[in-house]
Amino acid sequence: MATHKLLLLPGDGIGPEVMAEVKKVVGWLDSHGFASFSIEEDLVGGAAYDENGVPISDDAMAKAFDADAILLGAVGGPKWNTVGFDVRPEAGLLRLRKDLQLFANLRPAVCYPALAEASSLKRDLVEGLDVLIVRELTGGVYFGEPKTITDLLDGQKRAVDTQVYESYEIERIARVAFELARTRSNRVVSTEKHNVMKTGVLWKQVVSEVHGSEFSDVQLEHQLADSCGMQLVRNPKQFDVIVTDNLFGDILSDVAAMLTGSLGMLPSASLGSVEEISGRRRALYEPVHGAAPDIAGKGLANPIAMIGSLGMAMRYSFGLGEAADKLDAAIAGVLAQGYRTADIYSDGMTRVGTTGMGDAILAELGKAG
Ligand SMILES: NC(=O)c1ccc[n+]([C@@H]2O[C@H](COP(=O)([O-])OP(=O)(O)OC[C@H]3O[C@@H](n4cnc5c(N)ncnc54)[C@H](O)[C@@H]3O)[C@@H](O)[C@H]2O)c1
Ligand SMILES: CC(C)[C@H](C(=O)O)[C@@H](O)C(=O)O
Ligand SMILES: [Mg+2]
Repeated sequence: MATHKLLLLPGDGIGPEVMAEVKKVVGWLDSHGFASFSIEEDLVGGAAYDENGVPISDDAMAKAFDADAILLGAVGGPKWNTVGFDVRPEAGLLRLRKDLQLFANLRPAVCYPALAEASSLKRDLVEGLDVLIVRELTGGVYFGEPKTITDLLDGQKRAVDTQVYESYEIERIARVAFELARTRSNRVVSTEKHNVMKTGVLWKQVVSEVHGSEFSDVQLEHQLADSCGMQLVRNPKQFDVIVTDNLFGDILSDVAAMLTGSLGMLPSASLGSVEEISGRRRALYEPVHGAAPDIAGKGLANPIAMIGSLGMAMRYSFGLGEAADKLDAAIAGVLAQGYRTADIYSDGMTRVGTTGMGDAILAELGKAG
């Protein structure tokens, strides 16, 4: 059996708490013969800054380049509000995404039947929801230059962020979205702001060209991003795959998370291209949520987004689709039995903390054999 090199970067806040639960699942898969893992661990975010003065060290980056997959908890928190912009915790995560060229960020929002009541929308709007947001992750306003704050002569300040997209960046993310749509309901909504942004004009044009030349069997619709946000909360089940840029994808995926009950439910996969020589695809898996400083250290965090991210690693990096199905079924099983962390709790359910939820998922996996 192949041994998969896994790098764990727990990070800050609830990151280490949810990572502890995923470690149990990794251990279970290993000891039950589903997979063999060699595991390394390192610091990222504020934890790395405190130790090394940078939010990710070159040594940790070298481990990231060497790994078959990276699992990241979360970064950030008020403790680092005043550190320099270039060394803030989030910059560690951005360096990983950029240097590893993880341009395709898949954020599936699935509403488990047992959780339809936990959504902020009515049950009939979210029951059976299965949307995939495909977010461009290495371009756009996150990385465009110039990115500055300057002092003006009159004592005012000017801040500049720059949104830049080149056509190849749009082409490759569009292909990922169309290819994934073919494995689902074959529908893509591409979203941007072509009514005000030049990058939106190019985005719409390139997505249409890729569609016309390679994917005309897939249904394509263009929606303006503000309208898409509105449609996501008006009638979310109209969507199958949404493809969008870095910033709109960040915002729309937090919105989609609440449709499923909680930000604590949404996993994600950040993927690069398949490399020609090794045949390997660089990949980082992380929950969509952040370090949640308001609940950190209290044992309250929902570990399902983190455990679901391991499920995505099993599917996209390790070819362990069957084991990933088992893990998804175990998560659905514990939710159906009424186990709930505080963020998805409702009357009459069994309230558990982070470790309680992790243990319940392990017990359910054990039953499945
Ligand atoms: N990928 C990442 O590492 C990532 C993602 C988002 C935000 N952040 C960082 O995290 C810090 C806090 O950001 P924020 O508060 O805006 O967003 P957040 O996602 O950390 O938290 C938003 C809300 O959701 C709740 N929440 C989040 N995850 C949860 C979970 N697993 N279980 C239960 N409740 C959960 C939190 O308690 C909070 O009320 C910031 O520094 C931000 O930059 C990091
Ligand atoms: C922490 C931050 C840099 C990150 C982003 O904005 O991409 C986060 O919000 C996310 O959704 O992964
Ligand atoms: Mg975000």
